[in-house]
Amino acid sequence: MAPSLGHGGRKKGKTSIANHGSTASSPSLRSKTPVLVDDSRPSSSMGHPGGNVKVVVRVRGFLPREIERGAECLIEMDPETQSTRILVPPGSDPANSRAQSRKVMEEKTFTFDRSFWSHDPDDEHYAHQEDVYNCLGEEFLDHNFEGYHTCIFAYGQTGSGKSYTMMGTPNNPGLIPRTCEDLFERIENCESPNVSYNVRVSYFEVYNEHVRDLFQPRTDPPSYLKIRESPIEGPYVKDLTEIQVKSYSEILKYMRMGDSSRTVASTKMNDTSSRSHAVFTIMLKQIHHDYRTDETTERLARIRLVDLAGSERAKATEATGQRLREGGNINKSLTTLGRVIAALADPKTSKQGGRRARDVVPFRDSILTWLLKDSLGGNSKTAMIACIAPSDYDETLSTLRYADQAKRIRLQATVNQDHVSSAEKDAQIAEMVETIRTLRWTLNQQQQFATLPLQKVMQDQEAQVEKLREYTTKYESMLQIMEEKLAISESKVRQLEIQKEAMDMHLKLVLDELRNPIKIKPEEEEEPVEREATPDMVWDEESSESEETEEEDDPDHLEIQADFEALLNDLHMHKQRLAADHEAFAIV
Ligand SMILES: Nc1ncnc2c1ncn2[C@@H]1O[C@H](COP(=O)(O)OP(=O)(O)OP(=O)(O)O)[C@@H](O)[C@H]1O
Repeated sequence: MAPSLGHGGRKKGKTSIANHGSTASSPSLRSKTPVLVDDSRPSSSMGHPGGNVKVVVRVRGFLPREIERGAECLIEMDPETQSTRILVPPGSDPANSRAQSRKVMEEKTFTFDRSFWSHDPDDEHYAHQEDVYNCLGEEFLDHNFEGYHTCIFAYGQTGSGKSYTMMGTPNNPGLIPRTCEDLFERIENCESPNVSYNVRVSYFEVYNEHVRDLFQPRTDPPSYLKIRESPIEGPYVKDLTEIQVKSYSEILKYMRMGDSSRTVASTKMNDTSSRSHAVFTIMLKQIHHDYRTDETTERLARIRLVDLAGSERAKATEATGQRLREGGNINKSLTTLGRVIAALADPKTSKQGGRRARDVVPFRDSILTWLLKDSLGGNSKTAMIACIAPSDYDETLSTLRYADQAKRIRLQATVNQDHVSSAEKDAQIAEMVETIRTLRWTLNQQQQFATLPLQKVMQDQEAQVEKLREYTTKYESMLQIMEEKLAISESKVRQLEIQKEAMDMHLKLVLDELRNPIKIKPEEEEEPVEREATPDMVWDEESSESEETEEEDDPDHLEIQADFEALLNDLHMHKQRLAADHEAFAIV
């Protein structure tokens, strides 16, 4: 018999969903120094030694409509074993009538990396937003600073708490804003003078199998983006807006802006139901510059935070018309996601390895799975948050099975790190300047053909728009590289300033030492002997008066002085370069 579980189960829907302060029931996993993760060890996916995807489950509290219908909580979680059990619904619950009509209905227990009990705020094990972040978000941000790509996606039926977990509310921020805050806190607290950071952010949604940029205003007709594939990056969204952000408040502003642009509608199951899959991406670049070799090491991490649309039963949502069509598309992409997860979790697929194995995974069958290809089956550390409602047997069981399967997926994450010399960066810029010059020339040429037949003009216009896009993209890429060069210059100045300070300190100590030499007391006080002044002693006395002349002749001092002057010259030169860069790139 299964052990009795710690909390939950068969509780009538009488709890209010008031929010309490954090009980910190889940201790912070964050290490103070970056941890190197042992990749050979599966990430505690108990019972599935092959997988390393982290899978957690979170159950929410009752919503007013569930309290009204007197729903019972069918979920139990054990804080010791992190297992989640689903119970058979009572005969009286109309919402579970479909489940009851089935022949076999039984209790099931699943074990995950973590089971978050967010059902009853009065319970000592209640998992607040902060606890979810501490258990998952922090660890994943550690991986990002180590140079790994990561992806955290929330999955679950409509109204199960995905958006609440990922985005949260202004008073109870979720995983995305907490990740952003922690990210900038870590950057601001970085004391190393030779590291610079570049943070860029993008946000898109997949709605009815189309990709829409959430940083661009809505248009009528809507403007959708195309998907392309590059041999290095894999599938990506072409012309997606990427914005450089320098602070938490700035990223928060863009996050809110994108969020308000998301396709949301009211359904019977959720007043503000997300009708699209939303992908919030942060690109974190760490640039480490070695002043002595003038070599730059770049670490790039992609932080993907995905709030999927909820799976839904048309009957339960009572959807018709557009909502029904949306629901159909949502379910189609989630079914494909399920097939992708099943194929990846299949030991036969993973054992075959190599190209043939990847070919059988149906990534291309939906836009969502195609875009998440790398996060689901490639170079990424990935976590799934399975969100469940407390009283829907069928949907919850299906979510738990989905999550259970995801535990078996094995990903191969690698550190994304590159060494670039200063000369290579200059060569990149020179190449881009050339491309931009050619593009500008082509654009000028096209403008001169206004007298051609209409069809040709139309074709030319399309080509021109395409070229203009390419031109803008290239220009933006060049500015990005230049900004990185500027950051490296700033890092050089910082490093030189620190060296100068150390030199100053050293010089001061040398001077103090010369002015006040430490007198060593003889062991036994000898009788003072009256001696005649020897030429040496006369020289000694004189030397204290002409200390400065002597110091200047000391070879050590001369060396320090020379080093110091060279450093000052370098510092002056870099400051001048920096000022010139500021002017050239119009940076204020
Ligand atoms: N842990 C929680 N604590 C308090 N309220 C919650 C919690 N989880 C969800 N809720 C509430 O439940 C409702 C539904 O949650 P949410 O909108 O996040 O669901 P969803 O899974 O994103 O739904 P959809 O797929 O339809 O977009 C919201 O009113 C939300 O505030």
